[in-house]
Amino acid sequence: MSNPLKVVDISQPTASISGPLLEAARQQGFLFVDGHDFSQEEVDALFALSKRFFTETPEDVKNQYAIKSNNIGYTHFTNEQLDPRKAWDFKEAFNFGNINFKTGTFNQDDAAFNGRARTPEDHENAVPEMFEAHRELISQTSRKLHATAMRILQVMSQGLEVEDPDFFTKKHRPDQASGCVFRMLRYPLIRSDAVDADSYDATIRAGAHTDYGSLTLLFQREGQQGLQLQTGDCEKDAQQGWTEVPFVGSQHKGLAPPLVVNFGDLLSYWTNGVLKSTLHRVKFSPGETRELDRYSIVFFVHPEHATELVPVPSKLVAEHSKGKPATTITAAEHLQERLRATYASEA
Ligand SMILES: O=C(O)CCC(=O)C(=O)O
Ligand SMILES: [Fe+2]
Repeated sequence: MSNPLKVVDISQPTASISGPLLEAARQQGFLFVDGHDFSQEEVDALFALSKRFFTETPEDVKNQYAIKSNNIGYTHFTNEQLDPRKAWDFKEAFNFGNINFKTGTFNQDDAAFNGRARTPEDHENAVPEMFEAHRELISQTSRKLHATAMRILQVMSQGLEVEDPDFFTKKHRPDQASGCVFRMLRYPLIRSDAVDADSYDATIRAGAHTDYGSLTLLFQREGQQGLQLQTGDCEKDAQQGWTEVPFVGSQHKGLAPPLVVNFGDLLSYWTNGVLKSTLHRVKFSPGETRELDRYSIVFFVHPEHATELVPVPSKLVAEHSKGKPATTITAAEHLQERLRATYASEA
């Protein structure tokens, strides 16, 4: 399959990649990022852990860690509905959150993470045994993903000619409370009979949605494609409106495949729409080119909770903003609004 997305190698000098990165972010809102520092071995270990957790943990044990209003924990097959007009998504996931990217501590107690006194609404955010045994791998991966995201944001600042090149990274400090989530996902190939077969399109694994945060970094595996981004008019042509994200390998020997990177609502909002938050979904059908469950490993990047979403100080953004009203919500308010619409019920 040919690749419709740009590949940007972040190990190259910033000046040579800021243009292509900005162009991808404005036009498609999606790109591949190569030249990260994840080895194939490391990413294989993560996928192996994810597979073991999802396939070897009994359902009742998984449900002891059911996702909470803070977006941390296990989501079972019918708990999440990314496209509210469509059926429930057919997938399962585990979200790690409340992460300090300086120390690598994750799933911190809500009160501790936010540096305040405990309230009855706070959660302890326990970690399942299988993940407890691999704390170091999860910590290390989260920290590296955060650092990679910061590199991308720095290149993006340069592309946007933001007056302060550290504008974005200053609002994503590694040890400050934010909505960043590290997520393991599994989309099984065969649908469960427990779901009413007439009420959904059986090939849609995650309904069409945009991501909420600043940007999203994703690892996928060869032969398990299915992610699609909207590139055309789906109202006119439901099939042709979608473009597949193919599997591509790294140009660097021994490195994991490029990360699929997309920009979220928050960065789009922050730049008054200069950067695109593109609608995407997961769709695959048995018997096509894919014969396997899809596993993905995703990192959702969010700015610090208190960040006010006022337009980024860039000439490009200012030109784009003319006549548009200024907005004053914070990153935390924006996130809460989106989470409320996504989950069926709070655990
Ligand atoms: O697993 C994938 O490929 C997509 C995941 C995704 O879009 C999401 O969880 O927001
Ligand atoms: Fe997404």
